[in-house]
Amino acid sequence: MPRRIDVDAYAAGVLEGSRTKLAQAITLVESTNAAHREQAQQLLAKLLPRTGGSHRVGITGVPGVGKSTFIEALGSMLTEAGRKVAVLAVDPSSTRSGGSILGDKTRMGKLASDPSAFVRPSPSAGTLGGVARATRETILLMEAAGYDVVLVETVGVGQSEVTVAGMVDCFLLLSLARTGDQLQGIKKGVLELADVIAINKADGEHEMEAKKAARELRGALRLLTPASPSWTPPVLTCSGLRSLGLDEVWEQIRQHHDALSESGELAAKRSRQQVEWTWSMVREQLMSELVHHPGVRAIVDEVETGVRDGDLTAGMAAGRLLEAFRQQG
Ligand SMILES: Nc1nc2c(ncn2[C@@H]2O[C@H](COP(=O)(O)OP(=O)(O)OP(=O)(O)O)[C@@H](O)[C@H]2O)c(=O)[nH]1
Repeated sequence: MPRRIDVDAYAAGVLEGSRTKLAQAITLVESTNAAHREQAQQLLAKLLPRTGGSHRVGITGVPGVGKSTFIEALGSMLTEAGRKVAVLAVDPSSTRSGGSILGDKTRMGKLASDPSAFVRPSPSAGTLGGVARATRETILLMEAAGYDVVLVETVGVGQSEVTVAGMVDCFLLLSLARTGDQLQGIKKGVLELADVIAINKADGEHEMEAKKAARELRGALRLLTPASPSWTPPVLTCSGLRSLGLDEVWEQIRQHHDALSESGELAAKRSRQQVEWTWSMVREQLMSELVHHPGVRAIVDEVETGVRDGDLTAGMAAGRLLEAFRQQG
């Protein structure tokens, strides 16, 4: 039986900016236990009027592009300018357990010990849907706790970029100096999600190469239709390691925010995300009920074998499973 939680005390602690209560509240929203889920919803309902006030920024890039270094440098620049910065991660393949925040502490040591920042690793391995739900709810907790910049990092593989793009206001793509044919290496789908693009590691001997790559990428981007009528994604160069160009990257993120706010697109984007989130939770919940339904469990092996052996079409098999689900368990 899970421990009973004092939702009012959690809400008060989060609003006061207590780091301990915030960490406990995040653990609560990450829980998949049914009683915890209900308490988490009560907590979020109480905090809802105090949410929505941050710049929600997604950051992606292939492993090795320098995301940790970049986030640490950008985050520190922002806290020095008086902002409160939260860093979250979406990594459904993560083997980091809830307790091993250490993994990220060492990755972003400076930021993790900054009193104006809060670094939280990805919820430990789970379905992308589950990790996404916890992350969306954590964004709300961070906002209620007064963080006015929320950086959501994705691992840059699989579906996680699309998921993160669906929960932020601005999506930043970090890339490496790639020219000509190598540009093909950037997944077109990811390029289409990006609101701001920065060629990272533009320092030392790589600087000119990065500038050239940025020019080529600008050319390539002209072939894509921008996602917003009021914004054309800029291509910048920066260096997380040497803290070069980070102010310009942030300036573009801010300008994107302003442009979308003024045109009304930001409000529309956030409401659309809310509706999409609602349906994704319905899908998750329905799937979870379906796979645990006793009638479904009783026939699932046989049905799968039937499909594998070619005795059942996929359509017939799906019909059998859904029929079993509709029978009262
Ligand atoms: N020259 C240069 N090297 C950098 C820069 N940023 C990061 N690096 C180096 O690139 C390597 C990867 O950096 P990380 O920040 O750990 O990269 P990451 O993308 O977070 O990597 P994962 O955590 O594995 O996804 C490290 O050896 C860094 O020192 C930069 O701006 N310039």
